[in-house]
Amino acid sequence: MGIRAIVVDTAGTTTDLNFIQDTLFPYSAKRMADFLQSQQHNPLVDYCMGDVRDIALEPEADVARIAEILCQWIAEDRKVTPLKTLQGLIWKQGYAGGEFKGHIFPDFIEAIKRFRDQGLRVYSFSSGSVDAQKLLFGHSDGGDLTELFNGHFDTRTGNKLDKQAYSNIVNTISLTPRQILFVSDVVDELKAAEAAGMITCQMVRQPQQRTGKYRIISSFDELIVE
Ligand SMILES: CSCCC(=O)C(=O)COP(=O)(O)O
Ligand SMILES: [Mg+2]
Repeated sequence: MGIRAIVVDTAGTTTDLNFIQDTLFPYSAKRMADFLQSQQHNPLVDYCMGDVRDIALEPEADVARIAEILCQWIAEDRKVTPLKTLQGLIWKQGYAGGEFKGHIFPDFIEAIKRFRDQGLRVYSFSSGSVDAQKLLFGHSDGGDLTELFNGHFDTRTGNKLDKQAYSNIVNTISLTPRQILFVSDVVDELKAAEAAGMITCQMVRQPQQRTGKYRIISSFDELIVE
């Protein structure tokens, strides 16, 4: 049986890496300390701060120290769940205030409509939280795309470099791995997805991108699923 679902990475695949690195990450870093200070009694924020203390092995860290740790993690591009959850909450304010729109490559906007017209299911899998993904696609420069998705996966499904994350997606969407096509710009993510049995395809949007043995496309225009 052929492909029934497409799982897309976001940063570098549906979305320009520069938007993530030059707009979203700095926005969250700049507001992290004030956000934690003002929202520390919000149960979700409090829970995330507890997670940060655990991961950083700093049980006594106060709000200011936690903000410092999180900004360090942003600089290192750490894909840690509490950071990703908090970033999503901060970005929500930026989208709501019209400070930026989510960048989505036009070829993906065309393609997702085509895929859905074909009866294919489409999911995203990002290290950004599910809420952050919904914000990105919901406030995109091409309008609200959320209705076109069948679902989203984030670090709670697993680390994108681990085979288990992809096996968890397979189990969740109840297809066989060979019915699922995973598209990402990162070779090590493709390797993990392949180990779980998925069909893979690399998006190469940058000239100096590391490539592997995977089928390469430079735009979703090239991805025709029969
Ligand atoms: C969903 S927008 C924020 C993306 C993000 O936080 C990130 O770390 C990018 O990771 P990806 O797995 O989409 O490459
Ligand atoms: Mg990526």
